[in-house]
Amino acid sequence: MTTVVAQGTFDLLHPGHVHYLSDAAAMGDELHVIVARGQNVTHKPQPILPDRQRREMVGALAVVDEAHLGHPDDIFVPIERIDPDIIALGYDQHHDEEKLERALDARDIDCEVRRASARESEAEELCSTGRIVERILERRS
Ligand SMILES: Cc1cc2nc3c(=O)[nH]c(=O)nc-3n(C[C@H](O)[C@H](O)[C@H](O)COP(=O)(O)O)c2cc1C
Ligand SMILES: Nc1ncnc2c1ncn2[C@@H]1O[C@H](COP(=O)(O)OP(=O)(O)OP(=O)(O)O)[C@@H](O)[C@H]1O
Repeated sequence: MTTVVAQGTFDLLHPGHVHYLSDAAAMGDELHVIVARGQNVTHKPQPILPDRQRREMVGALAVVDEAHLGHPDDIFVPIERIDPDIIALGYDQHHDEEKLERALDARDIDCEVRRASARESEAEELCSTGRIVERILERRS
């Protein structure tokens, strides 16, 4: 039984999210997803949708076994509880794989870190929450 963890903001779901989570699910037998708390999303604009709504939508996807709302202060608390074999990072996520592996080692968490692949989008697709928001602002302003 191989348990995989994926994580992200997942604001305004799009096919890029489905691709990431399907890729992560294919790495093992059970996929758990940690949905970042809005207060911890500091590297880009705050999510539009509330924490619980994002968690509920991710949890409704067929490839996801369980969606968890992230811990407010310590990202390793949910990891220790889920005890995954693999953490699947998104293809463009800013996390440093080696730094994350060292932090896992320091906490005695035996877990491999992998990268999911990118989805090849068709020309008219909007596979980015930021681009969806920009399109809404263009069209509705
Ligand atoms: C292994 C791991 C565990 C995480 N756990 C949490 C968590 O418990 N709580 C949280 O708010 N964010 C958590 N995050 C998310 C990050 O804090 C960050 O907000 C997230 O990378 C945003 O993702 P995005 O830019 O892909 O949307 C975790 C990230 C990683 C890599
Ligand atoms: N087109 C895509 N192909 C593969 N993975 C994707 C794609 N778009 C998003 N993801 C992955 O989904 C995860 C969560 O994405 P996130 O919530 O950051 O959305 P986003 O649409 O990339 O946001 P933004 O455009 O605002 O940066 C990330 O790990 C990201 O790598």
